[in-house]
Amino acid sequence: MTADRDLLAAQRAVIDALDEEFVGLLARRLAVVEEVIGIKHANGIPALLPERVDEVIEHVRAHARTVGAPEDLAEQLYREIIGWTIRYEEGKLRA
Ligand SMILES: C=C(O[C@@H]1C=C(C(=O)O)C=C[C@H]1O)C(=O)O
Repeated sequence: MTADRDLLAAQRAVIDALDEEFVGLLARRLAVVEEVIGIKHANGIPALLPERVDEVIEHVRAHARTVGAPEDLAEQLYREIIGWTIRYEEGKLRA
């Protein structure tokens, strides 16, 4: 039981470290989105570009297949991330 408890704590530490990487990548992604917003603002391009949304979803689904991650989970997460990003962009483009 003590060994299992130690193993559980060790695996949770791995999960925590992976989550930190994941959130760090979100921050890096958002920094790129800030650049995209600048380009859109300068050229009158709207926040929501449905064809690009489809392309991103297809790309993450294909990558999930390649690395053995659940495709549906990848799509769900990215629909959430993209939805948040579009609202964020709309707020910035309106300001
Ligand atoms: C970031 C962009 O804007 C929106 C957000 C997207 C995203 O988070 O990947 C994709 C499509 C856009 O509607 C973009 O046009 O590239």
